[in-house]
Formats: sequence, C-alpha cells, structure tokens
Amino acid sequence: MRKRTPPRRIAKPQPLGPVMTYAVDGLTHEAKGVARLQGKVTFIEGALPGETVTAQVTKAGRRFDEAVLKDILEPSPDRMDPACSHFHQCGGCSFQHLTNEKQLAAKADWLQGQLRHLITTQDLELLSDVSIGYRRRARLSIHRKNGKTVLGYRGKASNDIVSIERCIVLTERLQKVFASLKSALLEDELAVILGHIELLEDTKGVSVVFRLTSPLVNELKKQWDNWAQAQDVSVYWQAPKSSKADVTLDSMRYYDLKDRDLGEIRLIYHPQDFTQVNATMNQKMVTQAMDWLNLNDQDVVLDLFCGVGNFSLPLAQRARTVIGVELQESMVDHARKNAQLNHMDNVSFIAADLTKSFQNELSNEQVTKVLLDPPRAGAFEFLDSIIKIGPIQILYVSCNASTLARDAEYLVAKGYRVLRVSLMDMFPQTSHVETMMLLQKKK
Ligand SMILES: C[S@@+](CC[C@H](N)C(=O)[O-])C[C@H]1O[C@@H](n2cnc3c(N)ncnc32)[C@H](O)[C@@H]1O
Ligand code: SF4
Repeated sequence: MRKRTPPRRIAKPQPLGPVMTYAVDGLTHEAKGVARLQGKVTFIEGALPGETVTAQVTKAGRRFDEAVLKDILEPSPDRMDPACSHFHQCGGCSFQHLTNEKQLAAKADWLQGQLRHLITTQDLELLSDVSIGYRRRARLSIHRKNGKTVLGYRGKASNDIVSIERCIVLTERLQKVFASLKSALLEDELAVILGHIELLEDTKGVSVVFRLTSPLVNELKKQWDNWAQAQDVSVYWQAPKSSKADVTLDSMRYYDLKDRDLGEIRLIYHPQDFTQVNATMNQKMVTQAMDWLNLNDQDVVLDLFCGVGNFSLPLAQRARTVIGVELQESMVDHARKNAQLNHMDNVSFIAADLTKSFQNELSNEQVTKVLLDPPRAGAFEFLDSIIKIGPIQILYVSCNASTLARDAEYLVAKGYRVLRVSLMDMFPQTSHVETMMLLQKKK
C-alpha cells in the first residue's frame, strides 16, 4: 500500500494585537525601528529612531514582538518621502524613508558593532557613489494569475510578486529597456512560457536573458528578436531545464576596468556569471584594493574566489605573478580567456573548492599577498591554509560583515592585525553592507 504523505501543518495566523503607542529608540540593520514596551523589544518595520508611532503587533514571540506601523505621531527629522512609488510594497529597498546621510550612518554603526573587537570608531573609511540609478543587473520575476501577467520583484512582507512600473535604482538605460519590455510582454504569449528575466548593462550595451519554462517556437523568437533590434539590446535564451543560456564566445558580454596609470582592461563573461552589480562602485573598489595593496613587481598574489578575474587582472598589471582560484569551471575558463585577451602571461587560474584544502598546488609559490572575496558564508574553512602560506598582507572583501568579523578575529588570533577598514556602499537604499579590510602579518 502506498504511504500517504501526512498533511502539512500550516501555522495559524496570529490574531493582531491592539494598536499601541511606541517610542522608537533604535534601528536594526534591516531598517526596522526598535522600541521597548514594558521591557519587551518590538521591531517595527518603517519606524525610525526618535519617532513616536502607533503600531500593531503581528507576531508575538517570547523574546521580542514584530509589529506593523500604523501611524507616525512624531516623525524623525531624518525621515524623507521614499523616491520610489513601490517602496512600501517592494522587497528590493528597505532604507528609502531615511536620508542618504543617515542611511550611511546607520550602516557604519552596524558595521562598527559587528567589528567591535577589531576596530575603533575612528577607523572606518567610506567609499560611496550615487544613491540611485546604480544597478547594472536585476532579476525580474514573472507571474500569471487568472490570465493576467505580473512583472516585477518579490514583495516586502511576502513572496508575492509586486508589479513594478519603474525601478529607480536601475541604471537609466535599464529603466528604459524595462519599460519597453513590460509593455511588449504583458499581453504577449511569451509571458506564458517564462520563468524569470535578467536585465544587464555593461560596456557592450544592454542584454536580456529570458529563462524559458517551455520550448520557444520560431515565430515568437523572430518577433522578440525584432523587439531586441528595435531596442538595441541583445537577447539570450535559457532553454527549459538548462542551468545557463547557451552563449558563444563571440556573443559573450564584456565590461571594462580603467586604471589611472596602467590603461584599460576588458573582461568577458557569460551573462549569468557573477559580476558586481554596481559598475561605478566596482571600479572604485578595484582601484582602492590596488592602492591599499601597493604591489610591486616582486609580489606573488593569490586572488581567492576570483570569478572571471575582476581583481586578478588589475593585480597582474602590478605584481610579478597572480594565481586566481574559483569554484566554477566555466568562470575559470573565462578568466583564462581574459588573461589571454589582455596579453597577460603572469596570471594563472585554478578551479577549486575553497571550502576544502588544496594547498599542494600552491606550495611552490612564495605568496606575499592574498586577496579574498568570498560569498556570504565567508572563508573560514580556508583560513588555516592562508595562515600556513603566511602572506604579509591579506585584503578581505566581504558582503557579510558577521562572517568577516568571525574570519578576521581568527586571523588576528593567528598573528595578523587590522590595518584599514572601509565601508563600501555598493547598494544604497538597501541594508546591504560591503566591507574591505586590510590585515598585516605581525612582525
Ligand atoms: C562575491 S563573488 C566575487 C567574484 C570576483 N572576486 C568579483 O569581484 O567579480 C564570489 C565568487 O566565489 C565563487 N565561489 C563560491 N563558492 C566558492 C568555493 N567554495 N570555492 C571557490 N570559489 C567559490 C563564486 O562562484 C563567485 O565567483
Ligand atoms: S528595488 Fe526598485 S522598485 Fe523596488 S523599492 Fe527599490 S527602487 Fe523601488
């Protein structure tokens, strides 16, 4: 007899609490106001420190409650009207109700808190740029309900897709393509066979990746190729069940990095490879990394989690040798191609999983400096290997301050000290914080 799957327990929605008045005195890094009522902490989405608000508890826990904002009785002087009309529904931004200056102050506060065992308040440097129109890539969700197509992003409070008319954090060119795409797609049969859509802008221009859930008939493809031509964008099709769009070398994307003294580098990549989302900040970040590492022609540098060579190639312009390490074989291929295209023969790449040790392949090199740029999980598993290699300096680029704090505290315990730290505002209007930290081996 076939076993029956037991019915899934669905958590009962909690009844809403009464509307209460709260004095807000803090802000979480996810932009929730923090208030205390009779000793219990309540997180209120959308409330700011210094405000008196009314709110209603939606989730009561043992240690804290979560509440929705009802009314602002006394607003903070730092409050501003969100520039985007979708702000209250869309899950993309969390900070638009706070001035840019205060957004940065809140991020700096939070980062200092995370790194409290490593730095003092004066230590934090800041790298920032424009606060809207900066995103060069975005993933649009698509959903069809009762014959209607909804195109946009996931919502703030739920997984539902919020219909977006205009997204002001996208680059201007992407905003225009988004608008044209939306009006062409909503009534079109292509919408029925799409999983999601990726928009991308780089030095080559704008491109759109359509992820198909069913095969595409020729006529529809022709129609969309015409749309792409009229919009001057490239279209890539990701076939159903394949992990990436099929892209020939000729139709790869590319972006350029400029160096003050050493000229330009062009990096090719697959449209679905990892690339930094904020092009201007990426350029600034790479320049800062080169300045901080202050390389010379004797340096041997390891670039860990190197992607397609975003740091490796600029490093190779200065150092004697650079070795890049990356998990994805296809990105390693692109990184090698990039070295070739830029006529660099002092950089090589290894495909390896950095959660595992593979030191033997590196043991012939006297590595002087290491740059690492891991995903959110950090690089803890590889730290002992780095310590064994014993570089003079380690430059850590991080998208998650709590794993950075953990890893840096370990490195400090093993004989390194923190020289410089910078908050890099890669994603204004959101709560994301990127950090660069330079560590030096103690004598
Ligand atoms: C934050 S990205 C940085 C990429 C590159 N440094 C850049 O600036 O474009 C992290 C990279 O680490 C790679 N990665 C993720 N897990 C890894 C692992 N276990 N071992 C090696 N590389 C990994 C990802 O494929 C991605 O390219
Ligand atoms: S991600 Fe775009 S649409 Fe969403 S709130 Fe931010 S600016 Fe508005």
